[in-house]
Amino acid sequence: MVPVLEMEANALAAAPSSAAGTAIHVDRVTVSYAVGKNTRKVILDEVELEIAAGEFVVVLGETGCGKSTMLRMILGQEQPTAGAIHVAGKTIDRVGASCGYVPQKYSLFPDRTVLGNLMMGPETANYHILGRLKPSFRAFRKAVREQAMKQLERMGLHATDADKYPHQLSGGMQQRVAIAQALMMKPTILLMDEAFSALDPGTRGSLQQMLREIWLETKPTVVFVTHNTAEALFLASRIIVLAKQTGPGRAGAKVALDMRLPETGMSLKKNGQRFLDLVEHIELCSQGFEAAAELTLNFEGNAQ
Ligand SMILES: Nc1ncnc2c1ncn2[C@@H]1O[C@H](COP(=O)(O)OP(=O)(O)OP(=O)(O)O)[C@@H](O)[C@H]1O
Repeated sequence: MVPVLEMEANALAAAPSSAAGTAIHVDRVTVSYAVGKNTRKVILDEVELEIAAGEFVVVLGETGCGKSTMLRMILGQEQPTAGAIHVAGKTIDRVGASCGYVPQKYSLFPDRTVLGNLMMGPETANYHILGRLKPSFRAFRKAVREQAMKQLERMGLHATDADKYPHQLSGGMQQRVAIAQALMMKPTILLMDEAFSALDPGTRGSLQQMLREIWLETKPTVVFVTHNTAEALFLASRIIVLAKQTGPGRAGAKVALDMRLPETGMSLKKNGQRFLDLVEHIELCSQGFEAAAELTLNFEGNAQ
């Protein structure tokens, strides 16, 4: 793996260290799929990655390099062909409750109101159908309802939105509800797969801002997949670039760049040329694993 790109010393100091505890360990993970009778297509090749609790990791990489596959494995929806995924020290072999998940769209139940969508997770996790006849269910429901209304407010939605159905909401509102739905389960890890990609630039910007505020307030571990380098630089405390190996006889993607960033979030407005240099560097790194190693060394040299 390419060494961590060192930015300004204070930026590195601000990044969460592994002393906080490892939240996710992608432990030499290989994923391959059968193609025809005797061949397999390697997607990820012995990917090794440790994510500390409280980091905001953004995963970038060209289309098809295995970003969503990695997220699905952390969620427990898919198993590696070789290697293992450990979350909070436990090997993941099924979908667990420790991860909240927000996909690009269509994650809400269309036949439930916003409030129904938010309450469903905690209700299902704590009470099966017969258990709901117990007197304690009423008090539980009241508490969950209050919590759901607070989450809605935190996401910038109005109390009157609680009774609306998903089809009555804009795409941006639906994604706010989807984030609130994930947070209702109080996950220690939040996984987001192109969660803002279907939104217009203005809505996307306000959701990015909101997500940063939530992260700074409560510091969950976030793994966020995107194609958008500017979004990554604004959100991430650490950027991981996956890139396909291009050398002869090689296959699958590896971590081509592993870079810590200041927690203040970077933007063109704030960081000017430094931001543009990083965008160019990250985009070049995503084009091929072997070239990325050399590029990163050159970039570090230039950055001194
Ligand atoms: N069940 C499967 N069977 C065969 N191939 C699969 C399967 N799931 C994923 N793939 C392949 O694995 C590769 C990686 O897919 P993945 O969705 O993880 O990529 P990605 O980096 O998230 O791409 P994008 O940015 O376009 O969403 C793709 O070539 C995809 O076709």
